Amino acid sequence: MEMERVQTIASVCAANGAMPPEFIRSEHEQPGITTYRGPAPEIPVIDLAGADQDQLTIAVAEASREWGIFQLLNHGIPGEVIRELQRVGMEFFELPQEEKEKYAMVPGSGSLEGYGTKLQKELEGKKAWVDFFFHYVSPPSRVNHAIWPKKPADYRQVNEHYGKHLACLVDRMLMALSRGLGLGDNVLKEALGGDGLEQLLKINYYPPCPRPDLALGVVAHTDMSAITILVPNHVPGLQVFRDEHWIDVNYVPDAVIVHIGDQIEILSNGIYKSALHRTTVNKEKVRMSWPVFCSPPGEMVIGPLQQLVGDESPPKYKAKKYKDYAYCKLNKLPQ
Ligand SMILES: O=C(O)CCC(=O)C(=O)O
Ligand SMILES: [Fe+2]
Repeated sequence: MEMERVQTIASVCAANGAMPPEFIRSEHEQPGITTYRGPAPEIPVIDLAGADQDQLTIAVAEASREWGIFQLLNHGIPGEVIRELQRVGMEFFELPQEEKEKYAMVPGSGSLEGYGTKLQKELEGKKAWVDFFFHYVSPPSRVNHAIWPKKPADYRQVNEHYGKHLACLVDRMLMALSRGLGLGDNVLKEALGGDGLEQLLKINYYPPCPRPDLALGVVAHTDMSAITILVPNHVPGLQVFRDEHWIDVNYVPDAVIVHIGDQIEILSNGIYKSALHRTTVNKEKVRMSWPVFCSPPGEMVIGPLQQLVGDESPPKYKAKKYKDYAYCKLNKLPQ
């Protein structure tokens, strides 16, 4: 069965100006109605330049307790490496449709990887205004280069380069988060499988949309990962649910966005929060984003860290294998 890509639908819409009804959200989801218009607080922006380990720990831990999402400046990933990541991803999505379809995900194959249009069944059967590409970046045993785009020719080299820089940043974040819980530097990382931690890259491609007030890109969710590091392009669209309002995340040039995912919320027994977020789309511009979901191996059992539970703080979450957690989340079953 030929899958209709949002990118293809969008090019038809651009010609005739019409909005396909299957993308029109009910009112309680429409961004035109539900986006907060008042003076909204900005999500924390943490500048790592000149910050010593203690300052970093305090800032990261506070942002993760209060928000579960923050932006990072001077994060150590060179600007050139990020621009290259963006360039090769953009060039892939600009390839002819038949070329992209060579990488199409096979629904029901058990593999998450490849080019696709919709992963989750959504409430009310509405469609999400986004196409995407998924592939693992690390560890080497998880990486299947056969599914990585072969065009542009330097896609692989650029993404491997980015992955190496990213791994350093993830290590720094996990260390700060671990210290922020009063634990040893390596406790969180070890609980997530150490160097077995898996990095899954997703490229989101949100084409221009005739009625961005009515549609959503990615619907409201928390990431099931441990931590997600996201590179956006310059088009805003990410929103976070805060104090009962959907608020826009500003575009901060050169920043990367860090999401606390469900697994760190669980390990921290709820001290750190996995932020509820969604994305809106744009009338004229293509929005893109490059989240890397960092997750434990599927066999790893994740539950509240024993150092954090006691008589006064009973466990708030069940311990279970990450693959079972993921199965329940993807199939909308109770955890
Ligand atoms: O595009 C974004 O900024 C966020 C995308 C997202 O939340 C996701 O793919 O999980
Ligand atoms: Fe997300």
